[in-house]
Amino acid sequence: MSVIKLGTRGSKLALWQAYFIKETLEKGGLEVEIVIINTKGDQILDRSLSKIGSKGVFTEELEEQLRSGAIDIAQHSAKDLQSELADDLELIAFTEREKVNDVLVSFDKSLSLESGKPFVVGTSSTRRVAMLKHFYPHITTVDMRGNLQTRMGKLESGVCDALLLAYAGVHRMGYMEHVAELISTDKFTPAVGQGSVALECAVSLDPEKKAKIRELCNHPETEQQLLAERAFLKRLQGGCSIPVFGLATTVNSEQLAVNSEVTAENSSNLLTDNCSLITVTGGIVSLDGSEILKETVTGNNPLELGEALAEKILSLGGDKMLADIKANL
Ligand SMILES: NCc1[nH]cc(CCC(=O)O)c1CC(=O)O
Repeated sequence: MSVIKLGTRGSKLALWQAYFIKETLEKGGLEVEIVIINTKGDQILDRSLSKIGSKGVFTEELEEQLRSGAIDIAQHSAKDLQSELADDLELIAFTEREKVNDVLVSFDKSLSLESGKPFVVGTSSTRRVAMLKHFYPHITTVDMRGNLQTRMGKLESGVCDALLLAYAGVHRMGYMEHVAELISTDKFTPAVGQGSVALECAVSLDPEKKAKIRELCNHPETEQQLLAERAFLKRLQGGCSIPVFGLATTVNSEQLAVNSEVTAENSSNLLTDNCSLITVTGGIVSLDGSEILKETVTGNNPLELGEALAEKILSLGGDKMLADIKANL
């Protein structure tokens, strides 16, 4: 098979992910060349993503190169991917998800959101700002864009007391020693896709290449979860600048038996071929944090589940919340 050209953004986090994919593919006997592509999201650092117009700011240039054939696949943080792809593009793999939590990062390890003590958190994610306002109103936020290194630099220079970041990025970048607190997903449901790396290609890519790449990189359980979360996001038409959150987890037959005290025999009746049920929790929070809608659905068809959850949220007032948010961004 010819050399796989893997497109990636050039940030350290993106490169970490690209080398991770390269190694995975090489272990399976493929040859890989990394191609670094600059995106609008990397260039425009003085405006928040919600103002640039979030659709595809980190993906557009990569997608052009997929179409032209200059690269075979592109790697993205699944979280940064818009919920709807053009018809000529597809996602062929989702890597096994890391811990999905957000973490509080600080040089002062005694800081804690739960402590009730006020301090300043740097973040520009509308989800994180709104969730902080809702669950931790004693916290002040300052807007902070840029890659993880830039943000760590700003933290160090005292622009804020702490950062709120995805565990996955902090772990990959080796900043674990500065994690002051792991935020519970019960309160802080993560962004859709958080913690997994997605591989995108043109539909027209050589089927043999596609199949081999998928076989080596895709983690089926993560894929089912992300299909559910992304179906949810798609129905809500949320880009990454809308404070929508969603997390799917897989319940295997043993857990099901333990958790709901049904017998293994009973539970197997509920389960499908791949022996798993998916639970999706998701919702939406108003920009000022005053209102939050959160629901959970369980079932075995990821796409139906994601859509059902979205319909539930919309019918409970989410439609109005979304309209308000879009008018105010
Ligand atoms: N929004 C930027 C972004 N995109 C992916 C990650 C981290 C890795 C991941 O969640 O998979 C981050 C940083 C962060 O939110 O802290």
